[in-house]
Amino acid sequence: MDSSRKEQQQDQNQKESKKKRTGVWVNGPIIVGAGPSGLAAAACLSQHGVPSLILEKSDCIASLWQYKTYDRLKLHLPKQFCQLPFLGFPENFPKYPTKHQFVSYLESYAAHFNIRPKFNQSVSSAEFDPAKSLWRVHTDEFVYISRWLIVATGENAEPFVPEIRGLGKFKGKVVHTSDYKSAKEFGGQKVLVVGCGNSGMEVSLDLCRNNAVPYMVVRNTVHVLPREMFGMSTFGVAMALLKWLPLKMVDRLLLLTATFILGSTDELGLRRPKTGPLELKNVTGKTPVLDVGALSQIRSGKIKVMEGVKEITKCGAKFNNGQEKEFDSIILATGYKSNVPSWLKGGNSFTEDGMPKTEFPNGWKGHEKGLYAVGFTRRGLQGTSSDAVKIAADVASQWRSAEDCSNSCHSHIILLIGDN
Ligand SMILES: Cc1cc2nc3c(=O)[nH]c(=O)nc-3n(C[C@H](O)[C@H](O)[C@H](O)COP(=O)(O)OP(=O)(O)OC[C@H]3O[C@@H](n4cnc5c(N)ncnc54)[C@H](O)[C@@H]3O)c2cc1C
Ligand SMILES: NC(=O)C1=CN([C@@H]2O[C@H](COP(=O)(O)OP(=O)(O)OC[C@H]3O[C@@H](n4cnc5c(N)ncnc54)[C@H](OP(=O)(O)O)[C@@H]3O)[C@@H](O)[C@H]2O)C=CC1
Ligand SMILES: O=C(O)C(=O)Cc1c[nH]c2ccccc12
Repeated sequence: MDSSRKEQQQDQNQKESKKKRTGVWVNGPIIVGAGPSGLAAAACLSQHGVPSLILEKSDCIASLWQYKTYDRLKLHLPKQFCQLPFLGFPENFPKYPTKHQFVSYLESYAAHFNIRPKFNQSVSSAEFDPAKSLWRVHTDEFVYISRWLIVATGENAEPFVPEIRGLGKFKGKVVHTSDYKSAKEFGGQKVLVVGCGNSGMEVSLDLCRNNAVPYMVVRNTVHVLPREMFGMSTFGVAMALLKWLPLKMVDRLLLLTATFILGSTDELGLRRPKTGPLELKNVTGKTPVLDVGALSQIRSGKIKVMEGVKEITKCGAKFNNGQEKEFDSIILATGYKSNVPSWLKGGNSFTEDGMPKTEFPNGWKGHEKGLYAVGFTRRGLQGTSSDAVKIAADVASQWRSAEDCSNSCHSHIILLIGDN
């Protein structure tokens, strides 16, 4: 290494080590993630008079919704099931708000509760110091320190990309649905859509409505339900029935009605799982497809249903039933995964898939002191709200009982210089 590079390197190292020593004491919980879950947790804490600090890796709130979703996305549950605690959607919003309306709701939510996340703070690691009963949370610039850590990075933090033989050989474009915006760039193309969850169905629908030809891979079974039954949302009907009837019976009623409205889906290549849709969601987290039009396009042949993929080739794919077909592009609608194992070090609260080890409804509280998880219930935004309320009450009771002088400080973040 020549001397000027050595100096540069030393400079860099000095900067790095200085960065590492810049500590920030947070008087109140540190929340990682400014999606709906992080915002809901901060709002609920503020209702108890507890300050908090949200660290967000992106440059805005709800980055999943702003950057990682397609243009025509709407909530597929009615707005009353997607609102966060203490502030509902505006009256004039439609029953199923668009993603832009949802983001604007979240922006007013943050403003209403005076929530100001610290942006561009990607948490690279966090660990508990049992000797001091403190959490140390590292970003590029700082070490944030607090008695409480609330994990709010979401179930959909990273795209899940399965290993599919030959995928690297494919000459055309390959994108995950988190990078799909619209059908514009796929006009006139034959597109292989891998996966038939809500993303696969809705992207296929978008493609076929915009002059592309989607071939959707269904390797397994899938529940498709109409979004509405006799003018009421299917989800709302299910929630109402669950107040009176056992889960299995509600599932049976939903399936009977779905077959009445949609007809049999089996003959379209969409075989139903043996377990009912709500039971399956509760047990495995697999969300039933709420149909917003894809099914009629499958019936008319505009969306083609394909068997599982055996192998991707240079120009197309070979399927398990021996069929082989050429494609221009591939869209992976293969779902998402949590990123918690990549940054939360040690401890015994999360599985290797980054989900709480404790089952719903108790997964909000971690095993380590001061650790919480919001939005890992596999129950959408309703799960988020229920976690946020419980976490805030739990932290608030500790906050109130603490005779820690820091609770009466004016500022809730204090810069610490020195060895932390
Ligand atoms: C396409 C789509 C549609 C959906 N529609 C619905 C619906 O209609 N109804 C419903 O109830 N649910 C729906 N869901 C479920 C969805 O999980 C929730 O709507 C919601 O976004 C979850 O909020 P969250 O805050 O837990 O996670 P996210 O919205 O993913 O927010 C997590 C935040 O954490 C940040 N982050 C991640 N890692 C780090 C790190 N290391 N350091 C700092 N910040 C980090 C991210 O940048 C992100 O801003 C949908 C999901 C998807 C993918
Ligand atoms: N409008 C809305 O509100 C929308 C909501 N969402 C929500 O976002 C979340 C994520 O949904 P989504 O992105 O669809 O992810 P999902 O996890 O729901 O679905 C992933 C799909 O990919 C399939 N898959 C995975 N690996 C392979 C493989 N190797 N070969 C073939 N198929 C494969 C799965 O099949 P298998 O079942 O066999 O594993 C499944 O069909 C859900 O909660 C969903 O409800 C999504 C879009 C729109
Ligand atoms: O859209 C999602 O990802 C959701 O998790 C919303 C949701 C929660 N519980 C359900 C049951 C049936 C269909 C959707 C949902």
